[in-house]
Amino acid sequence: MNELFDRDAGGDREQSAGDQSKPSDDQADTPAVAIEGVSKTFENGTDVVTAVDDVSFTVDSGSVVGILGPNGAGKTTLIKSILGLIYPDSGSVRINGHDISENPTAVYEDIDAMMEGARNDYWRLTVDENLRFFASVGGEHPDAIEQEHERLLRKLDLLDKRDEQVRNLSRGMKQKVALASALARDISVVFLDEPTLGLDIESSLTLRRQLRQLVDERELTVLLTSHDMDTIQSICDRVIILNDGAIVTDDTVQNLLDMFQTQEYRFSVRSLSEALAADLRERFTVTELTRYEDRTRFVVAADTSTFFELTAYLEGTDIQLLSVETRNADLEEIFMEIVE
Ligand SMILES: Nc1ncnc2c1ncn2[C@@H]1O[C@H](COP(=O)(O)OP(=O)(O)OP(=O)(O)O)[C@@H](O)[C@H]1O
Repeated sequence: MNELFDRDAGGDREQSAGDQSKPSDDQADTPAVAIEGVSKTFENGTDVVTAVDDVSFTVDSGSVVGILGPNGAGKTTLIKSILGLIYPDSGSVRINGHDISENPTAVYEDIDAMMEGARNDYWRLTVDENLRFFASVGGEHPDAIEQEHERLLRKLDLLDKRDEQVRNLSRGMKQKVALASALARDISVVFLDEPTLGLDIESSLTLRRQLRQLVDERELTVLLTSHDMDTIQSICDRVIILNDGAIVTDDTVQNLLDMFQTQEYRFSVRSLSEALAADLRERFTVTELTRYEDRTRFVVAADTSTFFELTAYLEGTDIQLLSVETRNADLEEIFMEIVE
């Protein structure tokens, strides 16, 4: 049940006469987002760049999907196509069953976006005024959803800032106001572009936690891009990885973590000379090695027998073993492995 916005209570969303694409009530399993064969090329002088190449996927209502990819992979072009900001050369985009090219009005009722780098809010307006403004632009009467705004601001710890001009707030707070503005009306799909960019660790953790709570409570469907894999890993249910305009991976975060599980061991030792470090690298798969004064930490990928071989090797030297921990691959490493 959507706690912040009770969609059933509004009842003022009527199907437009020309809307042939709207699902009937019994089609409750219509995906929130359905992308079918979307392609887009750009002409750069004499070059033709295929930014998005026959991309298809669906997103179930209430799930959070991270769209990842290296620079130039086609993320922005794909997202702009989903938001109706550019027309793809071919393929279709449907939001809650509405085709964006056939019925953009119905789509815009359901979707909003928080864009990175763009000024999402009016900095001279207060937090409250921004929420009211964005709700009105989306066709809602701000007085009618005053309580929802209050709840939203409370969830984001912004209630005591509601009468502050946005320009006077910290970066983390501005980011939250941008999020609140995107969620200031009763939408069901939201696109968030780099929602935690530029935040310090604590603000980023807080925003991630609050965002995930809001998503769950409002049953929002979220498409999200971020270069911060911790954000992706902690918020997303699923990731779609693009490379050269095409999907190279589409799976749940958990499956990816399980699938790429390599056993790695993090050793912390004392008295590892340069010569022994070189020898170690020669004999074993050392993936990281960092030194701090007399202490060295290194990570080795190894199966059980190699692990015992390594500990026997260390025992035969002057190296003092301080600790060994097992270490699991995180999403960042998995992402690098996939796109490389
Ligand atoms: N308006 C445009 N005109 C010409 N080429 C474009 C245009 N927009 C994007 N491209 C090209 O399409 C490809 C995909 O670009 P896009 O911006 O979608 O990638 P991205 O994954 O968002 O990259 P980044 O992470 O760097 O933002 C790139 O090769 C880019 O140069």
